[in-house]
Amino acid sequence: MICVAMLARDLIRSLSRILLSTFPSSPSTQLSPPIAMASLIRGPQHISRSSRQLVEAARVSQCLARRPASLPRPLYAYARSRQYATQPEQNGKDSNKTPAGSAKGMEHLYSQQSPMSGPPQPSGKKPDGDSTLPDHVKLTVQEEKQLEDVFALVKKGMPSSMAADVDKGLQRLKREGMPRELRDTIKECTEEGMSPARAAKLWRLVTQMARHTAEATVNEKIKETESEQPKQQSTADPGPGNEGKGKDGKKGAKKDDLFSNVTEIKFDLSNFLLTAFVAYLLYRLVVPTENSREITWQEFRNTFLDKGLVDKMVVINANRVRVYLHRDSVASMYPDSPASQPGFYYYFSIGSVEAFERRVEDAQNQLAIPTSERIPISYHEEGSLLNTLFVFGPTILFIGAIFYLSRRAAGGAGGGQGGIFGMGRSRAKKFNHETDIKVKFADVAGMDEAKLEIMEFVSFLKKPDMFQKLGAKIPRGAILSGPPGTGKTLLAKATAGESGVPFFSVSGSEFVEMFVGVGPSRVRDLFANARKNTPCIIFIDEIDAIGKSRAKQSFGGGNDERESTLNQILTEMDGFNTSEQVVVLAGTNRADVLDKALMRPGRFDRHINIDPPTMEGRKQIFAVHLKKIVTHENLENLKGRVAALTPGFSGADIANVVNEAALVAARHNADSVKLADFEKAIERVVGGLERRSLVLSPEEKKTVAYHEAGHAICGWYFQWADPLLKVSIIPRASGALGYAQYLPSGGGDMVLMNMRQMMDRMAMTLGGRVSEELHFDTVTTGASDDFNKVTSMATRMVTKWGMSQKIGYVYYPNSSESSDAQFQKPFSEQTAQAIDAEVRRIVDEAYTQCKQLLMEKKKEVGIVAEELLALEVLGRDDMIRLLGPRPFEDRNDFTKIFGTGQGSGADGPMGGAPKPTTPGPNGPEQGDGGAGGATLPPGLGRGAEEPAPTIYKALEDMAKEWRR
Ligand SMILES: Nc1ncnc2c1ncn2[C@@H]1O[C@H](COP(=O)(O)OP(=O)(O)OP(=O)(O)O)[C@@H](O)[C@H]1O
Repeated sequence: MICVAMLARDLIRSLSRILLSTFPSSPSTQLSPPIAMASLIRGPQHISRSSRQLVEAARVSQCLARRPASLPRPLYAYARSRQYATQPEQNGKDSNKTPAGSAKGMEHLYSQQSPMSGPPQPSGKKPDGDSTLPDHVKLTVQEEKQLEDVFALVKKGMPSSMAADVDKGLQRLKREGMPRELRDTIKECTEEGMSPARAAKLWRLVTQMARHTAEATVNEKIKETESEQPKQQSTADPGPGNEGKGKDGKKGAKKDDLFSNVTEIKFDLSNFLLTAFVAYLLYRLVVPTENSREITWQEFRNTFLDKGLVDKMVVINANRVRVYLHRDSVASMYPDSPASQPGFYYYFSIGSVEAFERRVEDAQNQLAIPTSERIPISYHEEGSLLNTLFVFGPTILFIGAIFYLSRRAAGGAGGGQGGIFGMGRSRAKKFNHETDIKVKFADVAGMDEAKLEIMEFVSFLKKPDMFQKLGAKIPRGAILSGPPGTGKTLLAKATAGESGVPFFSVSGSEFVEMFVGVGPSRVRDLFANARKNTPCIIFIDEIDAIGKSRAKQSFGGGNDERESTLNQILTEMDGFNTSEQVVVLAGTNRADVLDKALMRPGRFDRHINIDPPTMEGRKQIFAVHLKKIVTHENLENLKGRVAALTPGFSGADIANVVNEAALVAARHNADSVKLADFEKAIERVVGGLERRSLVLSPEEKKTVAYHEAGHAICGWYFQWADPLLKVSIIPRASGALGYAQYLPSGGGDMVLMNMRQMMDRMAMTLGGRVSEELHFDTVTTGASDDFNKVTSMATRMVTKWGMSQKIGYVYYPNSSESSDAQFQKPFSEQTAQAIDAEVRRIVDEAYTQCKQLLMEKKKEVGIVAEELLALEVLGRDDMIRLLGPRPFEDRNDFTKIFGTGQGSGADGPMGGAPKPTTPGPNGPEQGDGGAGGATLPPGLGRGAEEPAPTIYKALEDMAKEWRR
């Protein structure tokens, strides 16, 4: 840390020195270095003024440009002059006095080639016609040629004005030559390669050269203008600081004009300083060496020691000696030597410290230096800055990290709820009703009762007095429960949107962390925030993540953290006073597992159940989402059809279908979304993507076709079964090799089913396998899912719905319904056997019923199967064409939506396959009605198992085996 501070101080000094060297002759800028720099950095007007001064100052003191840039002062150096007998006379002020020459025998050290010499001074005499500047060398022909090539390349693509400037620059370079030092450095770089030190030097020299050129240009222009107005400028003094101050105020103003007419030099000093500072820092980081030169012991002795120029010596790392000289003395004795520059030093290597000490001792004895004035020698262990950084870097980082984290922790603690590192802060997102929440009740369709319930919360937040004046306590919160995607979050948002209050949304799982105590702390923080923002709504989604019944949790070890989070919620909800307008809404898919304490009045006192939408609800939801897409269909008709085709779909499913339909239409580059696109989208959502890449063998295809035809015929001829809408043998990504779709009676909203409907549905489900038995000499594995469904239905008939006289009117919960049933069957062994027998009997009855029908309709099965093989998909109208109208009357709304199949046009959007190939018994002309479509069989009322297509999954495995 100290090193860094010293380095910074060192840099500031160096930069200040550069600044001072820039403004030496202007009295107004003769500030002490830190003040000069600080004042420059502070005000932009200073900077611009300084830029002007910079140019003017340079004008009057050209010599400055020749001054080598100051070298940064080393970290340690402070030269204290010690005079010796051999020291030359001090003549700092007398610049006319000739500097002392080099020591006898040491002249070679100060020759042009010597490392101790600065650049040779120009003789001042130039051959006639030579316009080369002093200290500059003329370019060789070869160099000129190379430069021309480079400039030609640079000019390509440049605007012509810039190219002209570049040409001018080149001409000037040719005329005036380039600084000798620059050329030497370029030569060094070419011969010895580029190093950071050389790059820095190059940069300095080039900048210097650019500055000189700019100054020269300004001078030329000024001279030109002055020569045009010789009278006015005869007494002009172009020195900086004099402008506007002369006796004749107008003169200064004139000069200003003149100056602004000439050239505007944009020199951003603050940027320049900043860049220089950063570049210097980087440079020092990368190249931790100092500005130094190596000499031999003999050179040291003859040139410095014998002349009494040595101030002190520092032995570094026991192998090298750094020599500190009396700079003033060196400057007067060897004015050209770089050793007179601050920051520069010589060094020489030593074999051993003892030998070195002996040598110095001998030398000083020979020079008869008194003991009291002997040259001090110190010893120093030194690593490079980079090494130091490597050594201390990790420690500094570690300390920094601790500091940062403790600051954060302190910040959190300041908030009261922070806990360590802000862990305990609530992660709830706060939505602003004005900007973020745009949802209104109008956007939530198809849950009128739920909306009504929750409206009360809105009126509480809007007009609390209305309730309070009657002494009514306002409900504290409501739990919105229902299957996923039914719009619970949407409803909560709409409540916030309608009431126009802030809305804090958080998920239950966000309270749970691996750290103990974080959950309750977050709950506290959330409620504290809410209290600060009253009136407001807190919405905790998936509250079952923390609100599970504690009795259930404790089983198997429990979860203390979760429990204490729940306790904290209970406490916080109790903690509101009745006038605090904070409403807590919570969403869950599993209201049944929630802790009873949560549900008691005073906490979540309302329980709002949101079911999957009914047919009417689906229509309304479609209406909401259809607004967002472009369709030219008759909306009323479209809504009715798609709503009928999507029984059991949640609001989220519907939103997805509408979006899918738009995507399907976009794929065809259509300009509006059509009914057919919706059908495809529904099919895709239900059955998954078509898997046309799965090529079935002809036998497999035939089996699938007869299997599906069996289902289709049952659906067509059983009175209480669901009327068929579509049958397909195109494999699906879900694994189904084919499927039949039915329009569920009651449009999917049916809540009750009678025995007849149950039996017909079971028989229809077995239709696939029975058809295989009747048409092939062996059966396949493809019907296992059908059996699963049939068995499940039959079991429920026996154990839950009292549809078996033998078992009677009892209800046996299964293991998912009761934890007791997980370990112990709720019936005796005898009853179990009786249940098995009854289930078997019912399934057998369904089988017999199915077989009877399919034997009767064997020919029809064949017709449908062959047509299916040809077309792959058959719609309702195809069935009517092949089999004639269904012998039973369809429900009214069904007919309304899907037509009677009589003459409504084969091209209708819900029409099945476009071109029949196999004429049915009724001939191709008959029944080309515009009906068809797709939906799945319904569940058995609400909460019953999801209806599923006839999954033919197992067939796939079999097909694979065949292929092998
Ligand atoms: N009744 C509805 N009206 C309009 N859109 C709805 C409706 N229900 C659901 N949606 C659509 O479904 C999306 C998802 O709904 P939401 O997030 O509210 O479901 P959720 O019941 O909270 O689901 P989860 O239980 O999985 O959290 C909504 O953004 C909206 O587009």
